[in-house]
Amino acid sequence: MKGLLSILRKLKSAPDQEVRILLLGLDNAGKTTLLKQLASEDITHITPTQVRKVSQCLTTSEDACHKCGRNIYVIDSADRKRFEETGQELAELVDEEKLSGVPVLIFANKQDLLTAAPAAEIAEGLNLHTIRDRVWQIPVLLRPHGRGSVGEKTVFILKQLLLQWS
Ligand SMILES: Nc1nc2c(ncn2[C@@H]2O[C@H](COP(=O)(O)OP(=O)(O)OP(=O)(O)O)[C@@H](O)[C@H]2O)c(=O)[nH]1
Ligand SMILES: [Mg+2]
Repeated sequence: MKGLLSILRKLKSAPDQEVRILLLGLDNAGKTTLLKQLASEDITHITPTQVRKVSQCLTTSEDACHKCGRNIYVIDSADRKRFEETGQELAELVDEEKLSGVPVLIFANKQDLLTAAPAAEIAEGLNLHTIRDRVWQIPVLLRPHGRGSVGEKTVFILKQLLLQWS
């Protein structure tokens, strides 16, 4: 965790400013794996988190997650059966008053799987065109960069965060 936070701090003009990222998404989307990858932690033994639709907050303080200024919405790019469901969850999320105006980065996870849908199909499957008042972006990792390439994924996400939120 220190790795990401120190990099993000360096990227901010105010070095002491807190950087908080909220990870959201359906169960099995890959939130815990992504969180651990961002924190440069071992991802060999990951078990399901015991709360459905869990949100996980990478934060330098114990403040509530809804104060996070950056949201990453994680989706399983290969689970087409749940595109509609996850799109509905996302739509509810952006309607959430507490998250009003907070940009959402949609992270198309599991792109290493051969069955992963491309960005255009994901956008359509999730009905992203209905989100009008919010910046959203779908970063898609190039195959075969996937679960194993922790460094690549971390750098990629950092670049996306910088592009969107600098
Ligand atoms: N192929 C592949 N598998 C992944 C990737 N990211 C996560 N997984 C796998 O997907 C499964 C779910 O990952 P988790 O990180 O537990 O997902 P989660 O969103 O935290 O799930 P819950 O805790 O149940 O909400 C695990 O078996 C991971 O190993 C990825 O990029 N590629
Ligand atoms: Mg989890």
